[in-house]
Amino acid sequence: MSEPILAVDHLQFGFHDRQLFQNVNFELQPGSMTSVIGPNGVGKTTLIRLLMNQLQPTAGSINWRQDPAVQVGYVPQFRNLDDEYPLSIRSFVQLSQLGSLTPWHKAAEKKKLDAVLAATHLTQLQHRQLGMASGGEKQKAYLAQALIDDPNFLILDESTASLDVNIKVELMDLVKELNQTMNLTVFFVTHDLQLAKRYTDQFLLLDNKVGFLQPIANMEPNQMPEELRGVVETPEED
Ligand SMILES: Nc1ncnc2c1ncn2[C@@H]1O[C@H](COP(=O)(O)OP(=O)(O)OP(=O)(O)O)[C@@H](O)[C@H]1O
Repeated sequence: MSEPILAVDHLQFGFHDRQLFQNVNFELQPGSMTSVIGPNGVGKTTLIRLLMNQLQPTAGSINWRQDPAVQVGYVPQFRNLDDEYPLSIRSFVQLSQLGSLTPWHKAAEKKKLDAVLAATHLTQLQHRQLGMASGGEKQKAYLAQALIDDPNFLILDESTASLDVNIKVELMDLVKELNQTMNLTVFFVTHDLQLAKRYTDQFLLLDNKVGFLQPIANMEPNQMPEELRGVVETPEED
């Protein structure tokens, strides 16, 4: 085993006097794919905000690997954009680069943008107005935007929720491809156990007290804490 890309030790957090979780412990290996499972309101998005240093733990620690440094990319939950949204897919993907564009960076930035559009299979569609793109294409554009700064750790925060099943699979196939070709570590928050089983190696189970990793092969609805049964979608038999 190599040095973990992320180590979370006895993490505890609550808002005001309300404790969300108190004993979250896990280590992620570089290149691993992990799903994060837990009932609504347990604190999955809050855990992500803690990981991204937007909140401070009440106790415990979050340690990112220092060398090589970890660069985090974030893909939000799918939200439909207005048909009138004017930017092309290419311009949208490039948004986070715009502030840093200087003449002597332009060629490299353009090359990077072309590479990300190719990696996310958006090259042919890059000039389409994003508002007119399909749900899957829009979500791929969010993924591409998250990849533009060369992350080695990708957080998908319910990014497949409210997409059609075919589009979920297409998106996750793409994420798996990036995981394999770029050794991207993937942290995938989802309620969809079937998708979790199909694409991730292990899952972080968050309940009201603890969080711990388990191999995905062990995931069975009847092994879930009682409050999770019926909350997460039950996988269908293959
Ligand atoms: N800034 C805040 N102040 C107080 N409470 C908050 C704040 N942000 C979130 N909460 C509460 O903390 C709890 C955890 O929220 P969070 O969004 O992390 O849950 P989640 O597991 O991601 O839920 P879901 O599966 O529904 O997306 C919720 O009860 C939420 O209302």
